[in-house]
Amino acid sequence: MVVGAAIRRGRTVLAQQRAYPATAAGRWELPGGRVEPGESDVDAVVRECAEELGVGVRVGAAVGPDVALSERKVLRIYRAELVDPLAEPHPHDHQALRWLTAGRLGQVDWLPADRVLVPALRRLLRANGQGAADG
Ligand SMILES: Nc1nc2c([nH]c(=O)n2[C@H]2C[C@H](O)[C@@H](COP(=O)(O)OP(=O)(O)OP(=O)(O)O)O2)c(=O)[nH]1
Repeated sequence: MVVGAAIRRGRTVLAQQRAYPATAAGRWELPGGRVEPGESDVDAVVRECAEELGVGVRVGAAVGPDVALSERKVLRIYRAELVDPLAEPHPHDHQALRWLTAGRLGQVDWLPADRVLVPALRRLLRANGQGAADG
């Protein structure tokens, strides 16, 4: 299982640009990574956001469908918000970060699995409420 975070701030969601491997470098994804043995999905989302971005997140419900990455690997995205709304995430092992509005979601060169999730991300941004626990 690979988990990712749709971290919402206002009307935007955070995307990051991969630096490696060569086949994925330059393409965009949501913060996240593999769930380690003994970890829950939520634990993994929190850990990956701390490692990759240096921020604390509160994790809510799953967003959109599970997307198959391979025969045995699935990507599942959870809605999230910054614990400290004023915290600035930094890309620790990515090339760049971008806070994307609903209108910009379609303009990014996503990894293929993430592209499937764009409509769900758009709905998330257009829904009322700000919190990870809302709707
Ligand atoms: N984190 C993340 N990985 C994604 C997304 N979309 C997508 O296809 N992937 C793929 C890329 C990788 O094959 C795999 C997760 O890789 P990763 O490099 O983020 O995970 P990790 O930190 O646990 O990996 P590792 O360094 O331990 O190998 O899932 C996404 O939105 N977020």
